[in-house]
Amino acid sequence: MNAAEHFSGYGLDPTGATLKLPARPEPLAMKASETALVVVDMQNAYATRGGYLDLAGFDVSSTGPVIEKIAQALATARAAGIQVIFLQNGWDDRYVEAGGPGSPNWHKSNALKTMRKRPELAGTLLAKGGWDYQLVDELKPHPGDIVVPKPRYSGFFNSHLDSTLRARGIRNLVFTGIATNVCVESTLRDGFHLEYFGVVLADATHQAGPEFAQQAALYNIETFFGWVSSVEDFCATFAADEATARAL
Ligand SMILES: NC(=O)N/C=C\C(=O)O
Repeated sequence: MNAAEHFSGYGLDPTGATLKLPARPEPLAMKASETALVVVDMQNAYATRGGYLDLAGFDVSSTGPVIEKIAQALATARAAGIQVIFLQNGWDDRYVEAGGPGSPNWHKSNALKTMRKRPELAGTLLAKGGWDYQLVDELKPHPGDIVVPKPRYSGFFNSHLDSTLRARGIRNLVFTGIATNVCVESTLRDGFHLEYFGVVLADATHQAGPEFAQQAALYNIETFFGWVSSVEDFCATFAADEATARAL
């Protein structure tokens, strides 16, 4: 059995057709009704100058094209009836959800470390209600989109993501967002272990760190955990489905 032969879904589907998304290492079969477009952490923290990653010393100067690519994928997904999911990373404004010194997150989170190093930033990074936590202005959710808050890198950890997807018969996760090598890869990996088919639209993602981190994440995904495609191929595949639906 190949990836073309997996389960039928329960939701609305423009044509009900099984489509083949061009991808590496091979095309991936999917139906719109069984697919979600997942936009990972497109918050000021990760995509905007003056946000957490920038303040922590990561280069965010080339996130603009990624925002544009995600907007293109979103337009196609919404027109094709694909469920859109926004993940939003962060914690309550008192950082209880971030964990204290007993949590590895307290030690590894560069947001928490940056605030400890620069006390004038305390309470500003990734705190619910603040600018840093907000989704970027260009990518606001539409009615029908679902926003899933998450307190750790993986969107499946301590969130309602899995039940939200399972309740809708979703089997395929198309990933966009920042950072490829942290929250995108963590969520795709956990999805793999939960039997979701994960595909990354590489040009709609950006790494935290040097370019080799992007390439390593894509290599890992393509080789071990899922598939790698592009916004152009995603849009061509599902726009064709939507055009067929309109003609029916
Ligand atoms: N959204 C992410 O990939 N986040 C990466 C690092 C962090 O949140 O500290």
